[in-house]
Amino acid sequence: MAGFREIDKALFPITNIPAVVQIFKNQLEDSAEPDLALLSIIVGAIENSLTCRSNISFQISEPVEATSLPILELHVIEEMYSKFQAIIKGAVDIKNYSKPFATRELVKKVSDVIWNSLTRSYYKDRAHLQSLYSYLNGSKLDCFGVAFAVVAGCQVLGFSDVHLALSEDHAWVVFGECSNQTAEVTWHGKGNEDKRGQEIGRGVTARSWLYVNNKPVICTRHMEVAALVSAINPSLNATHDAFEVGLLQQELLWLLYDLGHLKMYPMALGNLGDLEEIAPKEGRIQCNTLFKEAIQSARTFYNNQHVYPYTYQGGYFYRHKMYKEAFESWANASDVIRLYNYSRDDEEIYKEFLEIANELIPHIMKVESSGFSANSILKKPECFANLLRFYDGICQWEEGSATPVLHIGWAKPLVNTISKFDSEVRAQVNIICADSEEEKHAKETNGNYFNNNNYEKENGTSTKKEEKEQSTSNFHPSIEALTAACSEKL
Ligand SMILES: FC(F)(F)Cc1cc2c(N3CCN(c4nnc(C(F)(F)F)s4)CC3)ncnc2s1
Repeated sequence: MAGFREIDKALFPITNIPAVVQIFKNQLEDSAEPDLALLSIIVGAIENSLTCRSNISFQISEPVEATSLPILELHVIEEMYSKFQAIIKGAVDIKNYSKPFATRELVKKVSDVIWNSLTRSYYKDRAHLQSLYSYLNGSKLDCFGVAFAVVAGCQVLGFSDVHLALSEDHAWVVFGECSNQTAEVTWHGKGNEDKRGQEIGRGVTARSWLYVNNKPVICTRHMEVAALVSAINPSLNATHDAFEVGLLQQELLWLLYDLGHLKMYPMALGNLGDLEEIAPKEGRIQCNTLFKEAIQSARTFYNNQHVYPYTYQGGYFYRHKMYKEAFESWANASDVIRLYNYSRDDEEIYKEFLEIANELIPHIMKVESSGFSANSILKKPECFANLLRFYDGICQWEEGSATPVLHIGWAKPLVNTISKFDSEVRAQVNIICADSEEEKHAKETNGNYFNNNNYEKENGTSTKKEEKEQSTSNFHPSIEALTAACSEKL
């Protein structure tokens, strides 16, 4: 069983970051399960006291050293911890539910207890609504927070088979003797009827990015701790972070990294990479290594069906003006999304690709076409090839989807970008049609590669494409038309 043990209580009152790290270390290394409610309450209390406006004067008037925190008294934490236990145990009579494994009814009941105790209406996307501190002190939780609270509630009731399942923009639970049962426990997005209690659809929604083609991160208890740490939000306001909260999150993520609990969690590795880019820690691996590890994790454990590892890495390259590398990361992100059908639940990733295509790439073009360096990406065929691959993936994403992706707003920046490359550069990109000799060779070498500036790609057919006869070339017709138009101008 989990629990708030004497060795943890002995660390109170908590006044600094090392004491919090020690409690997490005790909980994570102990043979019993780490106590999700306890750890969420502790970091939630720290985050709220350092980021919520109520005591803004505190931040300004008393400059604190790096690792000092507002004093956390034991009785405050104990009261919240007992309150959560009382709410859950008071509302769920487990005599009605056979053990040792949870049932759909039990999971739905715990979800209802959380759901019905939330404030009637509040701004769901606000920051700092992810922890049990927020639930117990403000009766407010965001979409992730509800799912996390349900898993923490099931832990209180002794159901160690109920675990958090995470996609890149949604959360649900798995449970049962073989952990193969799934259930919605929270809402998603705006204005969508919640599907709480239902199993995760195998139908058309299963092809949407939201459910990552049924390759979600299935958490262990330790990975659920990584999720609550990843969900720590250091933002004070739109422009500033409370740096002690960011420091605490970074320390806790390194602890989880060293214990091996981030190996199968690409987004947590990406979060740590972002924090390391801002404030690199002595003797730790570089942030771009973390972004690579996140990509490797997604390729190894999730059949390369996750987009964010590539956009974490692309964002890093972009901020460091490594534009050629950024194009490759974004093209790789596009190779992931092309296999999905775009659905109305996929707004978050749509916005991600829209920003890359219509803000970041045009900015790069502007900067690059002002200078005349021989080293300009406008002279590099592989940059042109990766841009085509990026746009082509988005076109293919749209193909076969009920909802359109592209609109005229996409076309102008797209044409503007492509026309920035001189014709002799474009001519060096050799688009190889499907089923050609080279294509078979590319298949044998099993991967994408640039071969003396040839752009060869596996025609990665997927379920989405099977029903369509193989097109003459690998590119979406509109990209093919565009490149044909360009080459006519030769
Ligand atoms: F549970 C939900 F519904 F909230 C889905 C999850 C989101 C998420 C996350 N995120 C979301 C992606 N995210 C990104 N930040 N930058 C990103 C990139 F665009 F640069 F890639 S992606 C911040 C952290 N980080 C750890 N775990 C999770 S589980």
